[in-house]
Amino acid sequence: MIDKKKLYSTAAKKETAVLVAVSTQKQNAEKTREYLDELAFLATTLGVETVQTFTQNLERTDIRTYTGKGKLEEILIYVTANPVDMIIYDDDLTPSQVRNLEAVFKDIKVIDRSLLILAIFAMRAQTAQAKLQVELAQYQYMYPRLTRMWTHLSRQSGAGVGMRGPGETELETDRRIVKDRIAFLKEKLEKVDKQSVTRRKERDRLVRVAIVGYTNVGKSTLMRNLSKADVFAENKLFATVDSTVRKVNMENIPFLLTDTVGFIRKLPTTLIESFKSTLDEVREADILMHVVDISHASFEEHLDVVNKTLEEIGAANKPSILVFNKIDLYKPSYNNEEEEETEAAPSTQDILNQLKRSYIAEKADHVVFISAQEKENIDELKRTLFSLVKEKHFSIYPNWLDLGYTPVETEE
Ligand SMILES: Nc1nc2c(ncn2[C@@H]2O[C@H](COP(=O)(O)OP(=O)(O)OP(=O)(O)O)[C@@H](O)[C@H]2O)c(=O)[nH]1
Ligand SMILES: [Mg+2]
Repeated sequence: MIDKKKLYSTAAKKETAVLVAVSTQKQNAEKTREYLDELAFLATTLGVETVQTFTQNLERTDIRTYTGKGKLEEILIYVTANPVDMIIYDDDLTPSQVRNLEAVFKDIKVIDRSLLILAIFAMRAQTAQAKLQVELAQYQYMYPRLTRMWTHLSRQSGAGVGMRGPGETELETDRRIVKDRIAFLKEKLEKVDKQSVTRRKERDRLVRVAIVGYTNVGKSTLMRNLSKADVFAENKLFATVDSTVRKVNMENIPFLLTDTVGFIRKLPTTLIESFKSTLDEVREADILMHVVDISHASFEEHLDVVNKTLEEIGAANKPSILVFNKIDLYKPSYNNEEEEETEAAPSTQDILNQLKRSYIAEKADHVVFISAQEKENIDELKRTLFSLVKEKHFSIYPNWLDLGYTPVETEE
């Protein structure tokens, strides 16, 4: 039997982890450090405490064991001497790497970034649709890696033995069960997806705005701000997994505002596939508000990751507003240290203006700096948003004022 809980319910008690990453020609040491910080944050989100990190410089990751032999020894010595529940690798492991590492680390769980993200999504999913999407993604991720699950399970005194059909090995039985489950989930999801397509169609006549961005940048906080909706926001990754839609009115023109799941680098592809219908909210939006956490050291990379993901799902090239959030925490860093000391050091405002110019030049339609939490500059954002909404709205309803709509009570 497949005991999904065994593999994924890491949230139940405080567990400890060591993190492992490799710097390569493509990924310098500084990037690796940032990725590890993010990986530790992902672990924290799941209630897992990071007790040690290991990094290694390699030309490329080792195809058998991810790190080289020496580093592997070093990790083994550490986890043998200290209480460690799991080893988390910053990149996805191949099925054979998993097999080899499990043979080395025995009872300690071997996990990779995707598995961690999948577990967080599983924990966060609220709606039936999101739950199905996550479960499907988990099984699809698991399928080629069944050896791992098998070794996990076979340690548990031969679980699954009774389930075997005549002549099947344990592995074949597991494969069959997982395959059946995938087919079942796909079918169920198709039905749910159909319902949400119908729902979306019904809403079609309103302009749709989607809030997109990297995880933890403040999308839900902004949503709450603009719509007065009670949306869950938390300083953890992937607080939002389900999309929330709210009807908002500005100057008697109603439109729909959607809060969406955050993006992250190295998002598991199985997740993108299964969240296809949730991401349809983004794909079918008329206008995007792309929120960026300007106080984050890697905000530029986050921006690129989001833009790439938008391209991947076919949602690039929509009218959009680039919203730099958390301006209250923003401390500009100076590339040139000398500059900082001279009197001519640019003011924060100068730097922001410069930033704005460069993004506008780079093809952003509109750039606004705000603090969603401190409610700074929200009016400017509202004005910018509303001008886009209005334009779109009147392209759908050229005679809006003549239609005799009774304005709905504004939430503004
Ligand atoms: N200082 C500061 N913190 C903010 C601001 N906006 C949001 N936050 C905080 O940032 C954290 C993440 O905010 P959320 O609104 O949950 O972010 P999100 O983008 O919806 O995150 P996910 O749903 O996890 O992708 C929370 O702790 C917020 O209180 C801001 O303008 N300034
Ligand atoms: Mg959120």
